[in-house]
Amino acid sequence: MVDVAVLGAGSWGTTFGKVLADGGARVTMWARRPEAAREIAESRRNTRYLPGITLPATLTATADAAEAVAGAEQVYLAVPSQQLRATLASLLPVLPPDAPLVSLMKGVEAGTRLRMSEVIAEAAGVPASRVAVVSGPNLALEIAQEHPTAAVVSCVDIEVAKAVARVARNDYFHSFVNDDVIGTEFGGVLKNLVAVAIGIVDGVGYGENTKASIITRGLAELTAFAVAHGAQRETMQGLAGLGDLIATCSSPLSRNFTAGRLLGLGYSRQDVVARMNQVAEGLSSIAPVAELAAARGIPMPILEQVRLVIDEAMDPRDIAPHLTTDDAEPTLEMLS
Ligand SMILES: NC(=O)C1=CN([C@@H]2O[C@H](COP(=O)(O)OP(=O)(O)OC[C@H]3O[C@@H](n4cnc5c(N)ncnc54)[C@H](O)[C@@H]3O)[C@@H](O)[C@H]2O)C=CC1
Ligand SMILES: O=C(CO)COP(=O)(O)O
Repeated sequence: MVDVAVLGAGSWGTTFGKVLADGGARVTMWARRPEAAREIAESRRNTRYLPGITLPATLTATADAAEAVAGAEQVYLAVPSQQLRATLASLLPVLPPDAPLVSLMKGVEAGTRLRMSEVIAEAAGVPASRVAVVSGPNLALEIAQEHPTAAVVSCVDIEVAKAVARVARNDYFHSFVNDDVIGTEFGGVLKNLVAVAIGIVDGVGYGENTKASIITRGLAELTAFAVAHGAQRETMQGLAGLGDLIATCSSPLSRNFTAGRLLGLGYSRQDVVARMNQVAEGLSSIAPVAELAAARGIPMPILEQVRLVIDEAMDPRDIAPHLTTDDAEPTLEMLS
């Protein structure tokens, strides 16, 4: 039996712990709050994040990080992206020396503009070949309810990706692999921004044509951005790109969609943040992604209009990034 640790006991960390345990691993979760650890360990529940879900007997939890990672052959990380660096700094003394570190997160660090795998490599002082990422259409509650789902595990060392994928699979969850870490991570980051836009559209009351137009242009926008940063185009057509875009833009379970919907209904950014009791990564990714795009001169009309709505510089009813063009003459539909 493989021993693994999952650091972060929110909705995705706990769900992924269940995925791993149902695949045959012995899982120890690290929860920041002792009462959360106690509930998981003693009642096999995490009612705040996963109501109605009973966790497997081979999953336990502790608020003691050293205890969580002791003997772990793989370590999974699932905290909000802006908290990752500080979390790692506090865990550094207890991290196992050789275990792969696996990011379950979908964000870019504000300030440094680094992807999560880059933050892990830098903060933990490990080579990129020891850092893997998981991404795909993975709404936590659906997976906790065992709806059949697929994901991608990515690492520059494909053997490490395969080792993780062998553990991160079970009867209802399948992990494919690739070595395109840049594309896999940016797919997860950028679809969040499109989902905020779709939420705004939904809140305003526009219909499926508007949503489909923005989702399709969103795929082109995220593909252009990711490819310009070194991603492979095909990755953006896969689970970590198109797949996650569809899931996140279609579901009220998505926190990014929900945050956008509240903006579309007229709530301010502050109200939205106050009303969300889970992380909506898109809100904190906007600034670093916009900076990365500006540095390479990549047009990002969806991101820009979401930003204008959040800054209250655009009425949500005016959001229509697919109508944005400087061209006087009709132009070819560019797909990336
Ligand atoms: N929930 C989902 O459906 C999915 C989430 N993700 C990604 O997983 C990451 C984590 O998201 P969720 O688990 O959904 O968020 P969440 O909001 O449900 O839980 C976050 C967890 O991190 C903990 N936390 C917050 N600040 C912390 C700190 N400073 N140190 C340690 N722990 C801290 C919270 O107590 C909570 O347990 C995000 O990057 C998200 O984009 C990825 C795929 C699916
Ligand atoms: O990443 C996700 C689905 O793949 C979860 O999306 P939200 O963070 O918007 O809930």
